Amino acid sequence: MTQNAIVSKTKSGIKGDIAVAQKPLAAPPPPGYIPIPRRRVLKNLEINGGQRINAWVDSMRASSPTNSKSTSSLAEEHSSWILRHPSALDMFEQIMDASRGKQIVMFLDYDGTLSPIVDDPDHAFMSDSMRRTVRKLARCFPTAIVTGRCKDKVYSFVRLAELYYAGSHGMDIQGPTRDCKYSKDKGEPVLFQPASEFLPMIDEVHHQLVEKMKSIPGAKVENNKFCCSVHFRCVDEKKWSELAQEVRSVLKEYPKLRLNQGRKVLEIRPSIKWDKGKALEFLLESLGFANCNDVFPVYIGDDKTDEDAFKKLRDRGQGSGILVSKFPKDTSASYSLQEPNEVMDFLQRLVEWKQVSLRLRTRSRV
Ligand SMILES: O=P(O)(O)OC[C@H]1O[C@H](O[C@H]2O[C@H](CO)[C@@H](O)[C@H](O)[C@H]2O)[C@H](O)[C@@H](O)[C@@H]1O
Repeated sequence: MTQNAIVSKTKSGIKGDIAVAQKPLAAPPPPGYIPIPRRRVLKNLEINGGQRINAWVDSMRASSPTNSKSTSSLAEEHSSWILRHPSALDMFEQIMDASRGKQIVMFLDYDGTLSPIVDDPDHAFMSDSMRRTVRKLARCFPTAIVTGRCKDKVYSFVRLAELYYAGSHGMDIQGPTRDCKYSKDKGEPVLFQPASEFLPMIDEVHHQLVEKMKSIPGAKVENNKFCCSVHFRCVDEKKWSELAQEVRSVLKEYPKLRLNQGRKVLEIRPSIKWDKGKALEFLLESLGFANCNDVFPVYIGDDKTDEDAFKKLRDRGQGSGILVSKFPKDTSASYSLQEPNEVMDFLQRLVEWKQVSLRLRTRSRV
């Protein structure tokens, strides 16, 4: 399917939000692309070219805090945070009350949400019990995986054809490939790739980063198709500054790319106005819930990039954002869960809640 055909499957709005950085690209941009304002590009150039390595390393440290605070002040901080972001398990009934009369749509991040964080990104497997739970969930509600990973890679971990997948931070969206009662596209599945012209650039950058990282023990470069990850989880902290400099030396040649940070990972991606929040909006539209009040999206994620989706829910005044974290973090999510096991418990309760409400509805009809 061509991208135009893909785009024509969507209704109004979404494609007008897509933007590319700075000058027009060599190939003419697809219809609907809007250049990013100059101010934002300058900011990217500063990050790529300025004297900011120390800031990079500080921020790499901040994303993996080693706590110097006392146990009592940590406990205090945690209890005040949990008051503001209570456990989604404790608040289950309230969340369900808020969803009454609305269609719940589920959005799930992968790493740190469905699978525990591990040292080797190629071994971030999801448990069979989590897979069974997500399969049951998808029978009850439209369900999407929204991840920074390459779509095919995350599919190889999840292996459920009845789900929507938004890989590369939402830049590679595909609808269910198996018949699914929630899929609006009975013929071809939804497919949307707003950054397709960046593919050769990302490939090039990936190769360069692989070369550069050869001198840094423990560093790992992952090609996520429309973006690229440089992992430093297994790199000695003394080498972080060198790693950051190497990444910067590559990035400074590519002003159309920008850098984000996740959990012990630097993520390089196209400077287009597209993120997990936009992907959430696109998927809601594909499911027929554009400008709709009777939908209740639930987004569960653990990382900085999930914040775009949490913000989107806040802006729409709809649904619930749930942050997976054991530690207090700045977040736009309303609720929290501590780890993937709690995510599984929450999803299981959703399935049971749905089954009970279906039974009650059938009984009341008889
Ligand atoms: O959006 P996500 O699904 O959360 O993807 C973000 C990054 O996730 C993966 O890295 C993270 O998980 C790894 C495996 O547990 C871990 O080793 C790494 O330190 C984490 O950052 C993935 O490998 C990255 O490509 C994604 O960008």
